[in-house]
Amino acid sequence: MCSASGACGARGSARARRHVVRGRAAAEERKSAAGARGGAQHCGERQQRRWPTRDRGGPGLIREINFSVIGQYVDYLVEEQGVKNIFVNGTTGEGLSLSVSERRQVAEEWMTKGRNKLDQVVIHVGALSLKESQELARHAAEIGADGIAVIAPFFLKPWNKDVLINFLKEVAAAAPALPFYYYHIPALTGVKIRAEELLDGIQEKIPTFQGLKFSDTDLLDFGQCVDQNRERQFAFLFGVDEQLLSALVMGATGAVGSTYNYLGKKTNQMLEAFERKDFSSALNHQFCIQRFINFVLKLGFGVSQTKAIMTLVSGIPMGPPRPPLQRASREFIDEAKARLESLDFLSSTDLKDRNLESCS
Ligand SMILES: CC(=O)N[C@@H]([C@@H](O)[C@H](O)[C@H](O)CO)[C@@H](O)CC(=O)C(=O)O
Repeated sequence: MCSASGACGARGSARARRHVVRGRAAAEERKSAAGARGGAQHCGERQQRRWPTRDRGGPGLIREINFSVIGQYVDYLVEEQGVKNIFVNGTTGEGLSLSVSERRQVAEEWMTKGRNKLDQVVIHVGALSLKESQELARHAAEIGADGIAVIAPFFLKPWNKDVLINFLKEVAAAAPALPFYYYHIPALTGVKIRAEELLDGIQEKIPTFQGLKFSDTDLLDFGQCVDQNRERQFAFLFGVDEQLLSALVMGATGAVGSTYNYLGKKTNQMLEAFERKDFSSALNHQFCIQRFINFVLKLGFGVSQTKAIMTLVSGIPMGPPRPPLQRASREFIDEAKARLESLDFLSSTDLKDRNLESCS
């Protein structure tokens, strides 16, 4: 994730210094089985809010992408959260739950709506099928993306580093002018090849290799990635939001994460404090963010819950996730809302006066 200014980079080249902040790829709307065809319908948790709907036909469980909110969301991220770099079609954006055609459309919409507003748009093009991944990589180049990222294929898995690199190399070659990022997220892919091992000699195999999006809690692996590549101008984008400060100390050059969609401003404050070496203030910001994440993790926190919180904080209807995920429960939303208010992450004048835990 990235601060708007790009001033929060700790090291590396100008390119590496730019922080990529993730934004959700697209909000989806639910095509409700009960919804009136062609008519307006409420399909969100908050009935008082008007949700944009569109009747596209098809079975009741299919949730179609609501492209119409992407432009609004770009403005929200830039103006309200100070987030100007976007990671499209990743985990939070449910990229792997979308068809290739949908992924192309989502990427195009972010590129179009982000023009002259966003600094960088990196598109995740990982897929189980190498051909699909290459198609998405070529498409990303055609539409002028700033980079592509790829996860390890996770069904028929690469069993060692060389096999994984060969796969990544084929995808990267389909977009030879685009910076390439490896998206390391072993808990979800099940591919446990250490990032440190993967990075060893990677530029000889993938000349466009630009950096690593590291979504894992193994700070030994992360630290060694940085330490062993000090001479290279790689970007090290950290993806565990609750541990970002530790990763900054180790040399992270940026961050990509789900919470930056609604805590981007707060995180930028932490990055700025870190940059000016005000470590006590940076730690306070990190602890504050941790209080919220720790709370929601205990309730059960994932992509569905992230979407509900994004809706709550931004006021922009993100809709429910696509099956097999299910919408966040009413109880979760109520508890998360109360916690956001108590931490002053969500303004509520009623609560502010008696707020003992405020992080502001
Ligand atoms: C597994 C997962 O979803 N991890 C998130 C984190 O931001 C995570 O939600 C956060 O650290 C809370 O644990 C990101 O790494 C995912 C991400 O960047 C993406 O949406 O591509």
